[in-house]
Amino acid sequence: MAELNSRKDVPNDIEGNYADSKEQVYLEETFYILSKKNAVFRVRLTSKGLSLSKETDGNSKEQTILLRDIIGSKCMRSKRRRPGAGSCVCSSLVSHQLKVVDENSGDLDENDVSAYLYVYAYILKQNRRASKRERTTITLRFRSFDKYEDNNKEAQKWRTTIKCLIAGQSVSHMPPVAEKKLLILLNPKSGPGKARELFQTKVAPILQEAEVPYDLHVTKYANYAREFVRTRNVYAWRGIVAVGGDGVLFEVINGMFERLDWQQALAEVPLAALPCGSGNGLARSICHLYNEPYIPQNLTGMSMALARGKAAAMDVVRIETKSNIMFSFLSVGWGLLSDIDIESERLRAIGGQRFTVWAIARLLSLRKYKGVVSYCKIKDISNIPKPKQPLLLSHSVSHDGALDSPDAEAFIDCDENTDVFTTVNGKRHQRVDSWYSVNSRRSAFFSTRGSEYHSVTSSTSEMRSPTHACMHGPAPRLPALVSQLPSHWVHLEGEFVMVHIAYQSFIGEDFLFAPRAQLSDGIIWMLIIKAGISRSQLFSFLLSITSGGHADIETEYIKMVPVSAFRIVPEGTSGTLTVDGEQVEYGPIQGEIFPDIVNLLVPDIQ
Ligand SMILES: Nc1ncnc2c1ncn2[C@@H]1O[C@H](COP(=O)(O)OP(=O)(O)OP(=O)(O)O)[C@@H](O)[C@H]1O
Repeated sequence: MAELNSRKDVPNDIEGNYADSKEQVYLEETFYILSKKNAVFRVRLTSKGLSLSKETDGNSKEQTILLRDIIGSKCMRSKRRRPGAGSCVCSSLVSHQLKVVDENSGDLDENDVSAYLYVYAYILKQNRRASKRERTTITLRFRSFDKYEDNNKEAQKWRTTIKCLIAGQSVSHMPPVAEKKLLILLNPKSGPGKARELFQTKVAPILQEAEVPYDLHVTKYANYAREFVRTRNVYAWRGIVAVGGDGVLFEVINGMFERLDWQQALAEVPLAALPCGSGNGLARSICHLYNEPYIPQNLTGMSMALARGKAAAMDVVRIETKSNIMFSFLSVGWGLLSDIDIESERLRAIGGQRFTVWAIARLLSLRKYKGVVSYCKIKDISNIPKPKQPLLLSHSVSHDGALDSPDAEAFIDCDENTDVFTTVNGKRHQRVDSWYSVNSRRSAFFSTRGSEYHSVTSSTSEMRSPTHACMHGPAPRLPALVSQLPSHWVHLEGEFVMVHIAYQSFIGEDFLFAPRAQLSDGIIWMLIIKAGISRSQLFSFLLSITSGGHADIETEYIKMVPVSAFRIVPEGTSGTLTVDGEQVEYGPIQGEIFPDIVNLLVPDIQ
């Protein structure tokens, strides 16, 4: 990180100038670094981001931190030094340590009238093999005026403009109006049971930097999240975030459909998934579609999506079984994959690996299921985009559990570091008191100001007396489960190894099931594998699901069909049927897709 000192020799312009036809310049100022007298740094805040241009002896080098990678900024003041510390010239030369505190802290250094603006960004670093996000802090030191108040006014102007740009609002001298909080529903039992810890260490700090307040509720039992969204005033929140696996999001979505005002609630309150479970198909699919690196247990990209608040529509499938109606966002399974999903529950402690281990076991003792599979085929899918290659996994070097704190960061002179403006990451620093408001710093959950953590014992009596749950949602167009299907439907009768149906590209972290699937395209992808397939053919087919290579395979036994509705009528009473990875009653099941029903918080690719 470099500290850039302001020099007031170019005009600021809050209304915005045009640097070129595409880029609007909102603020511009020249800074310098104490140790580098012959270099100036022209810093511009534009519609594209923060442009930092270093000019030395007629040469200039420019770097732009894209707006979509910036999540927030904060104004700080210099921290009072301990008596004796740093008071002699040598010590200040030896250590270029910046100590800053909140402006309302009692620990201010009255001798330094500078205002410091910290800009927080998570920059996408891409190379040929992988991509990852690295945390970067840019410090701008405003010290043109001899009073702190005036310098702070300048810094605040930049902060307000950054806030407006992030929020996608027109730039003004006023910060965007106070946002509602996010509602976080966290399943402590999801996956290997690390959701709480992951939220504290990976998500809360990003929400803190982005100044996004939240209410955190830890689920106490299965269906807690469902009852919660059904019975509460969901309009009080700016979005509802399911922290866990696909199961907890399934609860949230179905809780929304159990509301009489389901249509308004789903239109006005976007939902989000933070992947901490063992099945994180939707979060994986979102990252795939938005070119966001998906790194298990690194929640940076999806946390940024929460902070930025951009929403996109998603289809849902209305599922009917003999005694239930539910809304599904991911998949329906019958046979092999569902067996693996459910039976591998006993290996929950090993996380996502449980699927691979159990798949091998189940392939050795292959089962067959008898029944009738019917579908309504979509004839023309030529207008959907070509499939994308999944980004390779990578490991982020930064943000690995503890954030760099301003107090702990040292300046890096431009001579010593080619990436002159960025913080050197990979070092773990302890959080410091000054980073948090007095109220929140003792919280184990790093709540932002105004955020609340609700323990599992709170308000459970309210939850235990739910009103009668009744599924609403769009009216079905399919005939009842026992009635005859339209004549143009295709029917397959016989023995099957599996039928797996999905509407998202990934059905698990490593299963690129439907490479062409979009969040909102009105298409259900139906994979049918008939009995008779050899073990080796099946094995290589399942292996190819990891890369999506299976999707174009069509043989006597394997078929992948785009459909708008389906029905499965299994024979007999024993077998596994799953909806979004959760087991449902065994028997006839049918589903039809309803486009654009749910709004989801997704990465911002503006
Ligand atoms: N506090 C809780 N105690 C027990 N079960 C819970 C609790 N909260 C939620 N559940 C249930 O746990 C199930 C699995 O949750 P979730 O999807 O979050 O984790 P997961 O391990 O990834 O599961 P899956 O692999 O099935 O997606 C859900 O069906 C949900 O109803």
